[in-house]
Amino acid sequence: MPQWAYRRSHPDVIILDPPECIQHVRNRQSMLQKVAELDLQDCGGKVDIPKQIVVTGDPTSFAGSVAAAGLKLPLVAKPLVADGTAKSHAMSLAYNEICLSELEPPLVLQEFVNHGGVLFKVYIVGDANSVVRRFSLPDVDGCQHVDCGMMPFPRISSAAATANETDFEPRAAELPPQKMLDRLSRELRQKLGLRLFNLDIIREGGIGDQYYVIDINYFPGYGKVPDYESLFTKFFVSLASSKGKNVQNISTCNTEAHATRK
Ligand SMILES: Nc1ncnc2c1ncn2[C@@H]1O[C@H](COP(=O)(O)OP(=O)(O)OP(=O)(O)O)[C@@H](O)[C@H]1O
Ligand SMILES: [Mg+2]
Repeated sequence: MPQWAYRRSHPDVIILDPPECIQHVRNRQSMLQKVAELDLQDCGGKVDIPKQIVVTGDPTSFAGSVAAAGLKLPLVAKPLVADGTAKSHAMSLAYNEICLSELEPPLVLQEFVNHGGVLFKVYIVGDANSVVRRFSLPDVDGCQHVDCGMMPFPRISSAAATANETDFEPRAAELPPQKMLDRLSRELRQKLGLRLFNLDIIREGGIGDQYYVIDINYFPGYGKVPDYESLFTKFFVSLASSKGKNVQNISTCNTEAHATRK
């Protein structure tokens, strides 16, 4: 059933995020386009995306495409489609041009940005956001690894989800400015037309004010966010209010139902 028809026949149902907007972040090229269009000023940090190209077709032509686009090695090779399957998370680091012909397209080839081995995951729930740190890939020295060719790497951010906070290098672990995260979250929420998503952000060199968004995921695992219960409670209450329902009545009803059950 088309969305307009569903909306018309179910006027009381709140559609949290439209399917076509979700579709937009399942492609690693289109997901970052709106970030590249942003111009955040006076918020304590600059936000961009790493330089990247999409490659399809004959892998022997990839080295030429990389040179033509002026991309610097090493490159992170990411499957173009990010649909939650294991295959869509199979990533590699390419240290030289020759190994690019081993890759299986369609892919995004993205410049690797040294970032002090710390990744920030910003979870967005409606108007609110919450940030957590994760271990990430360590910095690389281009010349040192040039003979390595292609290096597949595991899903490091989830593998390191349980890492001890004290293991982070203190300077690289310093959280991005909250003002920047608020502005970024607000603008992307509007531009993407989504309310429930997260951003993976890295800080160039681990210090300073240049940040890169490297990934956007729809409806991520919110269980890893320390205060997710309160974030979601506020979100649901705001949805109910904006739908014109009387939140006071809902909570009174629930209390009464609860009391009756007792
Ligand atoms: N351009 C980059 N520069 C430096 N490191 C990167 C870059 N892109 C990705 N990484 C590293 O690779 C990891 C996986 O990349 P990305 O988040 O794009 O893929 P993913 O499969 O969607 O991962 P996840 O599901 O864990 O979020 C990142 O968490 C980060 O450690
Ligand atoms: Mg990611």
